[in-house]
Amino acid sequence: MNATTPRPSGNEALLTAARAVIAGGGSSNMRNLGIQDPLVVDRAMGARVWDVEGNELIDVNMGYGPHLFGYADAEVVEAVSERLHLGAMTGIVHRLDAQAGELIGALMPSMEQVRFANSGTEAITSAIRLARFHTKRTLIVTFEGHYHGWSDTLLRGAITADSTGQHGGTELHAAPGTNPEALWHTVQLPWNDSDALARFFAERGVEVAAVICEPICANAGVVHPLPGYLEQMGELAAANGALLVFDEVITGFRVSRGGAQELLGIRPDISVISKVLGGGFPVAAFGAGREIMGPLARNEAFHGGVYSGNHAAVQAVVSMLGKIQRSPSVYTDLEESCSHLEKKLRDRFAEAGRPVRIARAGSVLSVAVLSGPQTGPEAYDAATDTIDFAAHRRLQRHCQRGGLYFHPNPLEPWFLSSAHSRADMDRIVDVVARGLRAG
Ligand SMILES: CC1=C(O)/C(=C\N=C2/C=C(C(=O)O)C[C@@H](O)[C@@H]2O)C(COP(=O)(O)O)=CN1
Ligand SMILES: Cc1ncc(COP(=O)(O)O)c(C=O)c1O
Repeated sequence: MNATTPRPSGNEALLTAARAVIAGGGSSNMRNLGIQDPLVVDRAMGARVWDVEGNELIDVNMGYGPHLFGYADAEVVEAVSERLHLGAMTGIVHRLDAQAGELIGALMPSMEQVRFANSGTEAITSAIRLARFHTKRTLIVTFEGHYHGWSDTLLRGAITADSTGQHGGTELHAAPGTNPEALWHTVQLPWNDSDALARFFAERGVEVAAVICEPICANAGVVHPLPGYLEQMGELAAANGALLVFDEVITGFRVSRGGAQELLGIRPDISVISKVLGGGFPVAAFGAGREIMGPLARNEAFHGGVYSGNHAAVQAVVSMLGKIQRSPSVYTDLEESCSHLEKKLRDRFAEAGRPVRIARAGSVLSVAVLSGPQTGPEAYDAATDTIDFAAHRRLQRHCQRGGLYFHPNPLEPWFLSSAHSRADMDRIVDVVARGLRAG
């Protein structure tokens, strides 16, 4: 294709053109699932995306979670646009940096000091390295169903819905190409299993550098920690000289102003934040108390990144967190609108006689069509064992054609925003109900 070749136009043609030059079409495997109905976005605003054929869809995937106030929030966009005009990348400390760090510390007091990064994976990898530096140990405890990015350090196997929608992907011990030795230093425990956690720490606790989790698991559908579980995790970590790391890439500033650590009242040793932090601009951060961060301050431990903490990203942080500070009701409003949505969805599935797993943490909602009633305790494996991936994909396809977009993988949660009106919530329910009737 050259400059004179007529450009393709429709979803199908543009996706084909993208796939010709971008491996898989999109620059993330999670985006390249075999989605039966191609969707190529032209623009997004508020709670909506428009595809290249002019179709308008209410979006509840919302870019996987950064847009607490909806797409293209005017305040954030204007501030970052102005920063770009003022010079967004000097590699020199900027006057905004202190303001951004102070805002993070005000909302998440456990993060007395931070370092910015460009992605959650970068920040997680650096946080794990810092924990290993602090403890002089290497073993990392992770949990089934939790996702901490794609680095060799922590990319665990995943059970994925393959392109036919079948829950058939093998449990990969590690992604192909990962250095298998990297995983010798990680162990994966079942989530919400207090006995397994206690047994592991009794046997190998003194080897553990850090135990890392999503405090509210959101990458396997929403799976809350059972009462007392995180407290037990923190106590076992402390008793064994290990660090507790909360991966709040999703939950940070999402499930409450101070994230899951505020909502659950548990103070981790190290926290990682991203998504809402930047409101759609690529930025992440990891942080802890001054003692743990000290080796970075003294250049004894290493963390870098040409674009880490660039001025445009830090402006996005200052604008987003400033808006959050000025919008205390955003979380109570979202709780009210999303509990309304959850109830209506449960009613429609019940009326249709279709088993479903719906779980929610504030404005993060997971909906998974089941093949039968869910068995077992509130745990990741209990949830996935009964998910009907093919039926879920049929529902997703019908809804996408009906003007509602959610991810075809039922393990990916829905993210609502303050831009989703009550009318949008009712429309979401109507489209889902029609999809259920279609079978
Ligand atoms: C809890 C959590 C995450 O959810 C997370 C990234 N999440 C996602 C990544 C996606 C992608 O790579 O396309 C899309 C979703 O599967 C997921 O929300 C990451 C990695 O962040 P990043 O993708 O910015 O490197 C760390 N911790
Ligand atoms: C040659 C080279 N490769 C890789 C990197 C790392 O890039 P980043 O800092 O964006 O992670 C750098 C950064 O200076 C570099 O100069």
